[in-house]
Amino acid sequence: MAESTAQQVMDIRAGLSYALGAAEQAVAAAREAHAAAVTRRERVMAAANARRTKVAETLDGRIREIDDRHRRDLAAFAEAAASAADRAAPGAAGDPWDDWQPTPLDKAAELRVGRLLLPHPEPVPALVPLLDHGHVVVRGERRIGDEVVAGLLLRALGTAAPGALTITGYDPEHLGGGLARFATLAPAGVLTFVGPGGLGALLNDLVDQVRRINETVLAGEYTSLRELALATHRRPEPWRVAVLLGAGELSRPEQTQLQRLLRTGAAAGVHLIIQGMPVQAGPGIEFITATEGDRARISSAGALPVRLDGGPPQAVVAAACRRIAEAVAAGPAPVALDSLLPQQLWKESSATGLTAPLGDSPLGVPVTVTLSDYPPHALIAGPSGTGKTNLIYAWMGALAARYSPAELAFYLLDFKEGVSFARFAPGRRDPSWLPHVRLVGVNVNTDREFGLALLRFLGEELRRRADAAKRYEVTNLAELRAEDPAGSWPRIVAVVDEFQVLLAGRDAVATEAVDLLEDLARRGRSQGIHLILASQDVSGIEALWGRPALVAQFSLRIALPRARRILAETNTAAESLPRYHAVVNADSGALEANRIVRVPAAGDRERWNALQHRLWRMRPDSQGPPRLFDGDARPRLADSPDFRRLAPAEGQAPVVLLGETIDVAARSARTVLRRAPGRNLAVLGTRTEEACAVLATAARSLAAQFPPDGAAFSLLCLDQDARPAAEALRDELPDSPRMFFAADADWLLEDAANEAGATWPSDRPHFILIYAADALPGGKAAADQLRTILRQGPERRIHVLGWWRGAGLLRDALGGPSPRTDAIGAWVALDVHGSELTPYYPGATAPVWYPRPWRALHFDRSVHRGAEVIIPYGQ
Ligand SMILES: Nc1ncnc2c1ncn2[C@@H]1O[C@H](COP(=O)(O)OP(=O)(O)OP(=O)(O)O)[C@@H](O)[C@H]1O
Repeated sequence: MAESTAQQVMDIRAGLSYALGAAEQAVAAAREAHAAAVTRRERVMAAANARRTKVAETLDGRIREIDDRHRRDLAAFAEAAASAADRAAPGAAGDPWDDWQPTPLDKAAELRVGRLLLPHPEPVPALVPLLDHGHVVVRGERRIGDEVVAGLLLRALGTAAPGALTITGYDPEHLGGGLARFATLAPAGVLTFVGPGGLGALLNDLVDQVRRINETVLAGEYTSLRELALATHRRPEPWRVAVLLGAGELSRPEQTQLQRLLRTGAAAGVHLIIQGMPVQAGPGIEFITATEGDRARISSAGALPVRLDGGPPQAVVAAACRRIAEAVAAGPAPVALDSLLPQQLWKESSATGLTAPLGDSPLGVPVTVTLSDYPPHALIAGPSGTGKTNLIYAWMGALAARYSPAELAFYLLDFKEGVSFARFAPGRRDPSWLPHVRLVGVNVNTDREFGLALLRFLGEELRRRADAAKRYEVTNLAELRAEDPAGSWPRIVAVVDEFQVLLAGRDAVATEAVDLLEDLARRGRSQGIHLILASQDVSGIEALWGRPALVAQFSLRIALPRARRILAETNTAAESLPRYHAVVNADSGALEANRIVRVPAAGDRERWNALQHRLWRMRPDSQGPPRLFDGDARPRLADSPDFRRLAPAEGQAPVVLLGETIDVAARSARTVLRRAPGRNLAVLGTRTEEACAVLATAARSLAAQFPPDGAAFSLLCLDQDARPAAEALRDELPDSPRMFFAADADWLLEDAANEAGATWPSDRPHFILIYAADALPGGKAAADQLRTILRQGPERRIHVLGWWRGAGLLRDALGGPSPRTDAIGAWVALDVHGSELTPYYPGATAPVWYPRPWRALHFDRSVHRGAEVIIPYGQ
């Protein structure tokens, strides 16, 4: 038992030991597992932490990136918006008030009212479109709204040319007080106020304006004034801005008209700025909510907050308004000459007439003027400085651009002192000329003969055309051109500025001029010869009044401001014309035929030259420069066509040229020294320079007709003052002619007298030039010898070209108080009065002549009926 118990105890112990061992093992394993689990958990935790940090970092980076991009985008957007705004609102449209002044722009701009509040430092202006776009409605606080309206108005005024924008103010509550700061504009007509009851009438008037502009200005050709201005560079109508400041309830008709204007006004330049009136949103209407601080809004910027600018300072408004009012009072800015030019040059035919615009009507429509069978001729009048010359330039430019030189020829004469037509002829600085111009006469104030010469020339042309018409059995130019298409039949336009000078006085020149004018005016119409007579002086027009038949032909009348007596007696339209405007009347001045035209500036040399150069470059090769007659210039013998034609010719009587005749063709006055009694020449007067010039011309022209030794020249100089000229002539003549002075005068005279009385035939002509023949020394013997030479010489080809310093002194030389004068067949008188010339003139009359510088009277008894005025050739 004991053993078994012990066994049992041992077994139990063994069992317990085993169980303990197993339990310990289990505990160790459990501990291990626990430790592994703890490690794993720690690893997982660390990994989880690391991931979280990474995610957070990535997120931060991303957010930073987005922020940066956002900032960059915003900056770019703000910069772009700011620079777009600068472009959309340049100068006066957007400048800040402290640096603001009017800067008229070429086209309508948007107007700044404040700035957009963007989360970016770049300031972006808040702009609203008005002119050429739509209307502005201001809501919110009245006080702030007033400043907005004032700012808008000033900016709009400052971007338009003075007078190109007018304002009408309707302010029933404050009776115009809201616009009081613009009051300086009122006297100039730029601002008008409408009384409290006047809204209906104002809206009606604006609607009428819109209708009129649509019908007559846009006329179906353009959809808006903006489009018209873009296409034509003209803005014939002002922008009309109506400011309506509070009205309470509008009547039904007022509502209707307001809606019409909101819909259709902008295209016709009628714009509304409305404050304190209910207006529905609609296209082209900008709403401004005027509030303090950052809560203002403009509808085109959506929900973006806007800070409005303060109103313009009073000093800025006052200065700008004064400037604009002054400019408007001074008259509208000139229209450009280009507005008169056609799309294509030289495309018109003048067969039935000449039609060209002269400028724009007040409605902006071109006013055209026609010269044709009716009206055939024009009278232009305007006191000095009113733009008469400018109008002639503009008209000529418009015509010259439409008609080629084959269709139109100009003859221009200016009796004024001045050179207003000289620009059409080649000058020293500018070699171009207007290709249509065939003749330019300037500084002709004392040479009325030149006016006469032009009329004579036109009279000749009239005859030529009438003869051709008869040949072709037609009655007018259009028919003649149809029958003779190869002929050259341009319409001729002769312009005579200050024409009254030509008609002044009761002398032969005036009489002949009036007769010629009458004939040209009557018959020129059907032959395409048109006269334009201009005068600044009432007396000019009055010079014609005595000739009703003549005046009646000038049915086209053009009156510049304050021109009198040019239109019909009761037609006073010219008295109230603004500057640079004219009344054009194609019905002899009848009131109902008035058309007002605003004439472009054509006087500006640069603009004119641009046109002239274009036309000049297009001229046909055959079109030479015009003949320029300049009363102040001395013609040169070398330029004389007659002189250039002279050449040695066998068996022909020599021709003496004396000076330039006053005529269209620049002919030289001439006398033929035939072998016949009396073929001598006397130059009479005391003016040494001119006398020497005439003798030099005579000798040089003679020399040109002989081979070097074909003729003999002798010079006898008895006046010290003439000696340099005489010697210069001698040096120029061929074969070194002999020169005699007082001391050896007897040699020459004795020989020549012997030669004159001889019986043997002379082998060559001998021309004796005597300077101051009245100072002949040698008493009676020498005088007798000279008389013998004068009487008998020409038969033997000895001709005297002598200068006597007075008509009486020549008479003495010829033999006393009433000698025979037939030894002097031709003479040139300088400062000698007409009455002194009676003995050398046919009949008992004296030629009409009053001496003037560098002019002479020439008479050749063998060919002339009357004497002719000539201009000595100078060096
Ligand atoms: N339509 C116009 N637009 C702008 N300037 C003009 C216009 N017409 C005339 N002028 C300017 O006015 C001035 C006088 O013009 P213009 O010489 O044509 O006058 P006028 O009547 O011919 O004077 P006068 O007879 O004394 O020469 C010139 O300086 C000219 O440039």
